[in-house]
Amino acid sequence: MSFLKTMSHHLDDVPSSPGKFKPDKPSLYFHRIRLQSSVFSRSAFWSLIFLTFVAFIFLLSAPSSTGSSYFHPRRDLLSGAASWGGREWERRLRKSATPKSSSGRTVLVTGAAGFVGFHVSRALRQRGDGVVGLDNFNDYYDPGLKRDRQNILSRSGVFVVEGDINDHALLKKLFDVVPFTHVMHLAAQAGVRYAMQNPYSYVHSNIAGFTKLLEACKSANPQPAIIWASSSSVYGLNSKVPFSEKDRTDRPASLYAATKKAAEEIAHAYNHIYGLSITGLRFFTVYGPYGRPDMAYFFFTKDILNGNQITIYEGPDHSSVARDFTYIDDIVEGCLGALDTSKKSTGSGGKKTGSAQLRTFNLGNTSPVPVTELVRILEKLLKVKANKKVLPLPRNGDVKFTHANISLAHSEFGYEPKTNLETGLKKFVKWYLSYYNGSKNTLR
Ligand SMILES: O=C(O)[C@H]1O[C@H](OP(=O)(O)OP(=O)(O)OC[C@H]2O[C@@H](n3ccc(=O)[nH]c3=O)[C@H](O)[C@@H]2O)[C@H](O)[C@@H](O)[C@H]1O
Repeated sequence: MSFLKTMSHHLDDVPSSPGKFKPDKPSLYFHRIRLQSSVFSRSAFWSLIFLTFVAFIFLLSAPSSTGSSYFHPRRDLLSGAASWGGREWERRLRKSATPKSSSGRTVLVTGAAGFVGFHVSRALRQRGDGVVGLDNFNDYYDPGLKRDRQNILSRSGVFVVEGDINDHALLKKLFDVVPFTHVMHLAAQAGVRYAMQNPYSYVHSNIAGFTKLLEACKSANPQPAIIWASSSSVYGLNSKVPFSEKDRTDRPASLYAATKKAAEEIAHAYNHIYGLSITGLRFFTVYGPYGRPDMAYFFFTKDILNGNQITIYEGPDHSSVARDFTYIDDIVEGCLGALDTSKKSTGSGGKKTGSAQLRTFNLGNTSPVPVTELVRILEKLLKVKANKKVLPLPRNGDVKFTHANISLAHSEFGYEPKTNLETGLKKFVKWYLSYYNGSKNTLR
């Protein structure tokens, strides 16, 4: 069976945000049993069945897993290695979840070791909210960077649980131990172009994982309010700018965008059926210190310093490709503003008792900058001339431009981005040089 065929049969077996797949062979216990039964005696066959059954019961009763990469049906039930659970784990969880201020807010941040999740978790904790992180530490990009973020969070009093949003038992346990008031859902398979290489990881994290999380939220008592990361990419092939939340979003240009759009519709259904309060935030190309190494501003910096050629995409007739690059601190402000204005969910015991809040906001910078200008600023800051190659924008999911209308977020919670690209990149480059210690070697 080809890899693709295998994958299509095991959609639900992929870890959330699994990054670079290293697929194990799918489990073939039953095939083996069938083969062996033809050579074993009938009693040996039934002994095997019995042993398999005992092993199955044993695995079901074991605490669940870390969300590391393996492929197995019902992975959330069958996972063996326990990296969560136990008295000490629960003690750390409760401590981290305890607010230090009178706000009474306790927030579960998924994707807490990711770029935006890290900054949002820190900001929430700094102002006194109780914060628990959740992250599967997959290797889509350097997990060492994620561990460094985790260590910083740990020093600020945020416990990041290692686990996967697809792990139903873990989610249930988290909600059993902590009465979260809010969930800031930032775990996702990100990246527009990577979706062509690894499509199923997007379906698994951004659709299946999101649904698992909403299922857990819907059954939790109290139900939390949910604030989650959608994407500017849902505007797809739209040409009217700036992009407004009222615009159509039915022409995604990438699978990444399609999964975010699907998640927006799933959010609608859970709000409608179960009374979950849900706020979707459409982020516009977020950048800054502790950013994602898969993003252009990040690997351009690395390549320029290493003297490697960079590729700059251009549109038809040599038109420039532009992005509404948004600095991380502005995004954090937006996330906190959305959280603070979110209303309580209205469901109880999995049943809706009244209509609940459902909102969508653009969080952008309202000031698109051509990619050529991004490179010019980096050259200036790094004091190194880039070795550039210009290529037509490939049909890989990229769109020509993005531009946010942010008036809705402004009127609802005073969202007002303050950092222009040059200032933001200056902060990024300063961080980059100190983090990688001036080394021109590859990333850790
Ligand atoms: O707003 C979002 O919702 C998304 O933002 C981000 O996607 P993008 O805006 O595509 O960012 P990014 O890859 O940094 O490319 C930036 C620019 O460089 C151009 N680009 C890229 C690579 C290259 O080699 N050359 C090039 O010109 C490229 O054509 C583009 O114009 C997040 O990654 C994504 O997860 C999602 O959150």
